[in-house]
Amino acid sequence: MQVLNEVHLSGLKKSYMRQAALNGIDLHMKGPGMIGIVGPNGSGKSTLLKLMAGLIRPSSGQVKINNERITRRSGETTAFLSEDDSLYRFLTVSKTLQFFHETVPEFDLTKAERMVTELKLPLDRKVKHLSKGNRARLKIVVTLARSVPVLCMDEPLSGLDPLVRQDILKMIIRYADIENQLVFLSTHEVEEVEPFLDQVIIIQDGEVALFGEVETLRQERGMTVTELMREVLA
Ligand SMILES: Nc1ncnc2c1ncn2[C@@H]1O[C@H](COP(=O)(O)OP(=O)(O)OP(=O)(O)O)[C@@H](O)[C@H]1O
Repeated sequence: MQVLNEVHLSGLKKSYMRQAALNGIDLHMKGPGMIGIVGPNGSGKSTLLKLMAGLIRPSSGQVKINNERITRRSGETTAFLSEDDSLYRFLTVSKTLQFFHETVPEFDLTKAERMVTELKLPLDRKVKHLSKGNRARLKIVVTLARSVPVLCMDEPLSGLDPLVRQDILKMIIRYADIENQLVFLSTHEVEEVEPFLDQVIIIQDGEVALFGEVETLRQERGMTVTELMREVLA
């Protein structure tokens, strides 16, 4: 896999109809590691992730990963985990892995099968009969099995109980290729995610209110990301 060096966002704007969702974002990010995208409801977190994954087009500006402009055909560069239920309910766990193997670029079936075995997910059970926690784990499995430089995870912890959330965070750390991949993760659970983050982007009203290395921000500002976020968004 190509080792990720940089993600460049320049003049990135996105409007839906006439409603602005992102108002011009300029960021230069270097991986590898985990970057948290946090901010209030409707601030533009999902929009930013979808733009980086090439799932939607910017109204203006651009996303470049390792100097290559991201387009809808950038499936070999980024994987996207949707907040919505993105699995086929009638497929079994095993058929789900097979389906992703056949349809998705850079899908490492051996890695996916290893994760499913270690997580004790029932191979022959249909997705619709899995518990909510196990469905969330399977979604993470099919994302983490992608050998691509950038993983974009939109609210992977949403709607899950605290024990499952902790489990999923540990899963991401354990199975993401953290030495090579850059993992973006949007969340409202800032306090829970903070210990796992290398960098953080705080978004407000479609603009970057703060971006930096978590450790540097803590040292320079003497505050946790959660406290900083409260201050920035106050
Ligand atoms: N497909 C769409 N059509 C029209 N408006 C949209 C669409 N997607 C998002 N928006 C609007 O764009 C703005 C940013 O939405 P976005 O989903 O990116 O925010 P978010 O920070 O991820 O929100 P949340 O935390 O609630 O998931 C919001 O005002 C939202 O209503």
